[in-house]
Amino acid sequence: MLQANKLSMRYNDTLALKDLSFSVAPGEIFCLLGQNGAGKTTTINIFLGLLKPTSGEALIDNISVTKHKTARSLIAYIPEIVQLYGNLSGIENLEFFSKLAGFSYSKKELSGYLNQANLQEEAHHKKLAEYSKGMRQKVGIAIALAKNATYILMDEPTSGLDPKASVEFAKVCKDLSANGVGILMATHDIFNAVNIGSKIGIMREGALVHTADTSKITAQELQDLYIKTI
Ligand SMILES: Nc1ncnc2c1ncn2[C@@H]1O[C@H](COP(=O)(O)OP(=O)(O)OP(=O)(O)O)[C@@H](O)[C@H]1O
Repeated sequence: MLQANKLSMRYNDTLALKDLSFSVAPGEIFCLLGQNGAGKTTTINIFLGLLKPTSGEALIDNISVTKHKTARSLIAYIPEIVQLYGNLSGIENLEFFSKLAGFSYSKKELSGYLNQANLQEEAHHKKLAEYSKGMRQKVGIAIALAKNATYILMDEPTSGLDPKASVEFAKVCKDLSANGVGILMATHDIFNAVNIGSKIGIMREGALVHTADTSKITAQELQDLYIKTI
C-alpha cells in the first residue's frame, strides 16, 4: 500500500501540501487531479524520495520513504517524457536500465517485457531517436515491469499523447493493475483520469478536497465536480 499520512510541504513562503492523506492499494489506480500548482508533483516527488516533507509521512508497504531508502526499490516512475538513450534501441535501453536496477535478463525476457508493455515487435530494435512519445512511455512501462515494481508513480503520463496512444496507454495501465500493480498518477486530464482510474482525488491548493470511486461516478459528474472544486 502507498500511504500519504498527513503530508505537509513548505517551500519558503509557499505551503504546497496541507495535511494530505490518501492510500493506494496494490491493483488500484489512483488519479490525482488538480490545477497547476495544486501540489501533485510535490506529492509524487515525496514518494520518490526526492523531497522530504515538512511534516507527515509517505509510506510504501509500511516503510517510510524518508527513513529507509529500500522502500524505493518497490516503485518505478514514469515522467511526462521518459528519458532514454536516443542512440540505443528500445531493447538496449531496457537492458541498460534493468541492469542498473540490478536485474539481468535474456533478450527473450527483455522482448517479453516490451510486448507486455504493448510495444510492437518491429520497434524493439529501432533506435529511440525514432520513437514517438507513446512508444517511449511503453519502454518506461517495460522498465517498471522489469524492475518488478509493486507500485508505479506517473506524472502527467497522457499529456501530448494522441487519442490512439491514450487508449493504448489506458489498456496497459489496466493490465498492470489487473496484475496487482498499484498506480499513483498525477494528471490534469479528466477524460483519462475517469477512463483509467479506479479512484480519483481532486486536489486544490495542496489539499485533497474530494475523492471518488470511478465505478460510482460518471465522466460528466466528475467534470462538474472538478469545475466546481477548482
Ligand atoms: N522548488 C520549489 N520552490 C518553491 N516553490 C515550489 C517549488 N516546487 C513547487 N513549488 C510550489 O509549490 C506549489 C505546488 O507545486 P507542484 O509542482 O507540486 O504542483 P502541481 O500540481 O504538480 O502543478 P503542475 O500541474 O503545474 O505540475 C506551487 O505553488 C509551486 O509554485
